[in-house]
Amino acid sequence: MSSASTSQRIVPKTDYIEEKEDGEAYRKIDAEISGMLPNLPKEKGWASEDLVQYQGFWIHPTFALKAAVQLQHHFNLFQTTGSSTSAASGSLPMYFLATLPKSGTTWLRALMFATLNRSLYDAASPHHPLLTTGPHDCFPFLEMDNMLGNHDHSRPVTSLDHDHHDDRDGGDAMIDNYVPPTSTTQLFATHLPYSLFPKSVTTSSSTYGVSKFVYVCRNPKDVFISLWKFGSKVKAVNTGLAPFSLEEAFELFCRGVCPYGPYWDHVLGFWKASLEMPEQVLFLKYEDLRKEPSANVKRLAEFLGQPFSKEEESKGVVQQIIKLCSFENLSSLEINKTSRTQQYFVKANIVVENSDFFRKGQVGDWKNFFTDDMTKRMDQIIDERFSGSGLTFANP
Ligand SMILES: Nc1ncnc2c1ncn2[C@@H]1O[C@H](COP(=O)(O)OS(=O)(=O)O)[C@@H](OP(=O)(O)O)[C@H]1O
Repeated sequence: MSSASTSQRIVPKTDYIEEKEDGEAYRKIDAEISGMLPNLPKEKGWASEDLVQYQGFWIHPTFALKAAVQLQHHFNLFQTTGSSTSAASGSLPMYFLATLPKSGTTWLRALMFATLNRSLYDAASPHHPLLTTGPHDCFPFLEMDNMLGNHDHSRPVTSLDHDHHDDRDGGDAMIDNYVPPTSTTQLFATHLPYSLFPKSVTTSSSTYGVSKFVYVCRNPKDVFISLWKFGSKVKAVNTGLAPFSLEEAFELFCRGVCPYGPYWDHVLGFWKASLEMPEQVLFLKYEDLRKEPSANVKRLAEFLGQPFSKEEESKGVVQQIIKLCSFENLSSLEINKTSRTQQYFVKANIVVENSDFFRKGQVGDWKNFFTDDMTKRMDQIIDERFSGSGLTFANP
């Protein structure tokens, strides 16, 4: 795949609605959004031109707002029959990987895909799909794929110029892109906050089966630096606008203005839900995964209903998955070093290289950027926002 020049100005596509089968319903959502947009508070974006505030959260005015409205008021547009190739299945439970951007999405995409598909793809196999597919192409991104009509499971991965092998039958079968993790679940990644999900998704009595959320939380200082670094590059490439200075970005972050922020409201929404419904919301921390990957990957597998058997553990399957999905391994793969394959961004004409999802992958990189004043201010915010919640951040 070719990479776009960094000086190129890219204009995101806005004609998503026309691409859907149910044009009328989607035009209705479009009209709804056009009506509400002028009244929504607006701020400068980190990776895009603007962010708008919708129900307390700062989101992208095009795709994230559409997804939120669609999810809340037109949930039937997400549903299809079990055999359909569209967004979600009416009868199958939905599993969501939920994160604030820069909290470990890429890592967990890989871990969830490898864990849920381990009976199909041996994590130690030289043909494992993750060796030739970027983690962001393993399963759909709720906000953008739904808008873009990307759920064509019949489209083989060859369209991205790389092959996959199904280890079950000798290694020749191509797998479809965006493979559902099993035939009994639908898997989506999302950055939308918990409060924007309707009860029909979050309650276990839903006719669509039990939805589960895996949430990954990362300490706010590292999220901030990671976001600032990523946003600076992506904003310049896609809008031609100057990126934020560190100071400007910090002010916005502290005011809660960042993609899908405020940080604390996003984190606390999922934290509280995980305390109330631990069987439906698994709350993981990036730092814990770094420190104790094995224990946390086992928790993940158990939560997803596919615990590792004693035999698997003794064969080292957990360790194989951890190694496959490690920063060191994924970031060194050709597909993640030189390609731009996230289908949702490619289709929307937004330039993000696969390598942009891999920077340092460390805990505590913030120390290389924060002044003493910044540390003090962020610590104070953490104290104010999280005291009494029971959620703590290791001081990395
Ligand atoms: N496999 C693996 N293991 C550990 N850490 C990893 C991994 N893959 C990506 N990263 C680091 O995660 C940061 C990117 O965050 P996200 O993946 O959430 O970004 S995004 O929301 O999908 O845009 C970004 O963190 P920083 O390095 O601090 O910027 C990535 O380097």
